[in-house]
Amino acid sequence: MNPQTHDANSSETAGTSETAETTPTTQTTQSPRPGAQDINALREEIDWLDNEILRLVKRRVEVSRTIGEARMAAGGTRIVYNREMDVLARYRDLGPEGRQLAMALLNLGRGRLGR
Ligand SMILES: C=C(O[C@@H]1C=C(C(=O)O)C=C[C@H]1O)C(=O)O
Repeated sequence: MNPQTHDANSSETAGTSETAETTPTTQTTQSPRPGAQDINALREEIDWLDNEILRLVKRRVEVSRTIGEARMAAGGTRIVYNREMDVLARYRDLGPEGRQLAMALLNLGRGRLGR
């Protein structure tokens, strides 16, 4: 059977050696083994990504502080909980570390007021 046309509901060849040989089940779990050149290129990508993340985090802090200052100047609250719940939900995919990341972003936006 051609795995590209495999019907997930079909069990006609399930468990046969043909299925074991043609279905790429191990490839998705095997870790790739990049060579030294690949590692250099991947490290360059990480450096670039960190730069971008830092740039975006700094912009986020700026925007968040601008909103907070405007709201407080108008007599509003420092924190808007339902908005913060939405931010936490966005990072839920990442598990406990996602929550820490979201909390760090929220705290950065509060600046000294949040400490
Ligand atoms: C930026 C705002 O102010 C605060 C900061 C938030 C944030 O950094 O995401 C979210 C809610 C508010 O507590 C806002 O109200 O949108």
